[in-house]
Amino acid sequence: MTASKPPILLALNWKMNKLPSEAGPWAKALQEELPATQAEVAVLAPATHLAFLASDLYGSGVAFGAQDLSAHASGAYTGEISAAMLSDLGARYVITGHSERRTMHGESDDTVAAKARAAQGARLVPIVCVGEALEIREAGRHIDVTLTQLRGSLNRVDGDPSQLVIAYEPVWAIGTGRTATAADAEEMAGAIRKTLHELYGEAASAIRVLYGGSVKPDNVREICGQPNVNGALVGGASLELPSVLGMLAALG
Ligand SMILES: O=C(CO)COP(=O)(O)O
Repeated sequence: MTASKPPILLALNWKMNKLPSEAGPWAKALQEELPATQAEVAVLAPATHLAFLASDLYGSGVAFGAQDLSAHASGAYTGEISAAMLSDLGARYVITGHSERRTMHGESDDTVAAKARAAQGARLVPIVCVGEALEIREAGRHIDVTLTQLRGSLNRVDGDPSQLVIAYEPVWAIGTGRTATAADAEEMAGAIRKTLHELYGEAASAIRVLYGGSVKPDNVREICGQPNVNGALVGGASLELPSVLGMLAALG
């Protein structure tokens, strides 16, 4: 279905790990050891780390971004960080609707869509996360439920489709060591792609669909080699440089 496959994106979601002072040295070491790769690399760090990444990744070709943002543009929203603030730092990506935010912070599809719109409005690329819980998969409803979540999370997200990334992260595969098979990932990525074509027409071919959930050096190539999978959103294996380098070497 994809006319020309967009380049693979290896998106590293550090979650709430590392200290700000560790981010710069990590970024420098990554650049020193970065193998020749076709893949685009993006580090998605806590907000406190981003200024360090902005300075230490400058000009490197490695992108960086945030793990969440406010749906609001500015004003009396104590503790929030706006899309414009992230964009001003040089961030390129921002995750919206990670399952950890949906479950622990009660984020709805509407909230996720509002955040994705805010991101696109400030020229950030939202990485919109969707994915089913274990009981939904066991009931055989994973495709229906994930596509409903996808449509809700893209409500009025009307910016340039090439500036949009979707991440399919089955909740049961996150941090559990239990990876979806490449066939599972492709089944859902294909269903997501079909829905994206319904929503965005031909331009949907440019939207990258990532898989996330226990991705590591020994499975990244097979998963990212699936026709409708355009990269990975990686948690645990993104924290140690050797496993990041291992994933990049595997991707080639
Ligand atoms: O949630 C994830 C990335 O956003 C996946 O985490 P793990 O790679 O640790 O399973």
